[in-house]
Amino acid sequence: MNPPVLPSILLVISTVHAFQYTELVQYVDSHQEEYVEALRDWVAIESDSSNVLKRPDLHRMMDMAAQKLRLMGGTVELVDIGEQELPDGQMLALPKVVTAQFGNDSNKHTVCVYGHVDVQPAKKEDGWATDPYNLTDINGNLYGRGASDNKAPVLAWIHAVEAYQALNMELPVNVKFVIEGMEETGSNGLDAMILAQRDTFFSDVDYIIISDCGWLSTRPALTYGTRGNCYFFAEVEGPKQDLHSGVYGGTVIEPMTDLIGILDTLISPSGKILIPGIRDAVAPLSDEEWRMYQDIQFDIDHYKNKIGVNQLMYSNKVDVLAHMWRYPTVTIHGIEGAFSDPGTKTVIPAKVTAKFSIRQVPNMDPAMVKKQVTDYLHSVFAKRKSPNALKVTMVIGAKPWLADTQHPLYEAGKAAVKRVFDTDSDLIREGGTIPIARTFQDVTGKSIIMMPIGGFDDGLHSQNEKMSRYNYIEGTKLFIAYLNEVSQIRKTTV
Ligand SMILES: C[C@H](N)C(=O)N[C@@H](Cc1c[nH]cn1)C(=O)O
Repeated sequence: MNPPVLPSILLVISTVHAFQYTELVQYVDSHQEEYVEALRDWVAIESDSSNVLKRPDLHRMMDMAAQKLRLMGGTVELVDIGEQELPDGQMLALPKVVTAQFGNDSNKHTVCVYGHVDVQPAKKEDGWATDPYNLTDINGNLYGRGASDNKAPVLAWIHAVEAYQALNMELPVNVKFVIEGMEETGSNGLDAMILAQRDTFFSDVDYIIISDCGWLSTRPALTYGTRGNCYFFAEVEGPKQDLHSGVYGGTVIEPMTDLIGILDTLISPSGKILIPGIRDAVAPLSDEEWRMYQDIQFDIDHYKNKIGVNQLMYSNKVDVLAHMWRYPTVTIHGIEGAFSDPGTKTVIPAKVTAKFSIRQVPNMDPAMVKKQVTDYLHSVFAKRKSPNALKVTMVIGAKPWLADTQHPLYEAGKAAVKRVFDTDSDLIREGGTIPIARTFQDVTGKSIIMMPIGGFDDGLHSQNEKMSRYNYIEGTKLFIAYLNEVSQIRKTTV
């Protein structure tokens, strides 16, 4: 009797598949040093999007990302997204957005990988142990500004595609890239670009993948929610110039005193937001969420130790996770115009501008938050009967994002994690913001998955940011495996 045909075909396909994966992994392992060098080149560029003086570096960074994709044979464009208006009214060119496409097979899914190559500010004097723009390998950790947020993850995606190409293996899905240079300042100009290209570049995109966040512990994670962010400037202006505090102190109503006074009314010492109405919109914590948080492996003592504090706002796991991910919070970041250098300058600053932000969660609406904050600050300021002038502006209004974890993208993610790390994945949310996530979802109508490869202790935005070699290299393998898993999602699912 003839052997059954179908099972043997399946056997052949799965054998070839397993063999290909092994080859890809070997390729990645043997190209580690090149990957680290590529990261070194990218980290060396001070692509700080918040510093207008660094704008030429940011333009160079976008060119470099485009060139890398071009050399791989992608269809690459540097999309002009216009200018930004600076507080003094001057106009400054925004960094172009890099789009790229690999593969155009209508029988395959098309994924769009989003990432950013701008960074937060960093100076050695801030307390870095190494030069922030010189990637430094210490015990398998690659230290440098932007290493984890978000240069290594973007490179890992590029290297994943490159590995398939280098081994002459067909990409299992078409891969598109959108790489921007303004994420850290709210993704200016990107919303409009996505809207403008909805029916062109994005028309055949099935799924969007973002790897701009980190794991919660040493366990790999898949992220299904991010907080949004409303970022405010509150400016108090008084005398026409700075004044001697001995000569004028006691006669002048000081802008800084007004500013500190109103800032102190934003949040209580126990973390309660005092702005009327803000907490009303927040979706209540469901029993299901409570159970999910309860099951997540998270060690509070370890967390405290990592950040160097001996007490948190909350002492139980569910409260800590919920306040990290799904409740709003106010953070006061700094005061422009205030004396902050070493020494003892005795001045009354004439104009001071506080920078603070409120992380947004479902179902908060930035437009409503803007009104609530502006009205409230003006009302508390009015009670002071100060002759100084208060101006409140919202400079970023990014919405929160939440995914359906039942979507096959997440099943595919779990399978890829299992394959590469031989463990189950944590399903987590992210307290930070990916300003464009919600726009991608709303404008394209496509599903998004966030697949982080950053470590829980990478120190994003702070001193000594790093990406571990392990996460960078194994992350590249994860992306390779994920492309394969996504290709197996049934074509009808969006
Ligand atoms: C999560 C991501 N890596 C990140 O750090 N995003 C920034 C974006 C942002 C928000 N407001 C201004 N920029 C963040 O969460 O701070």
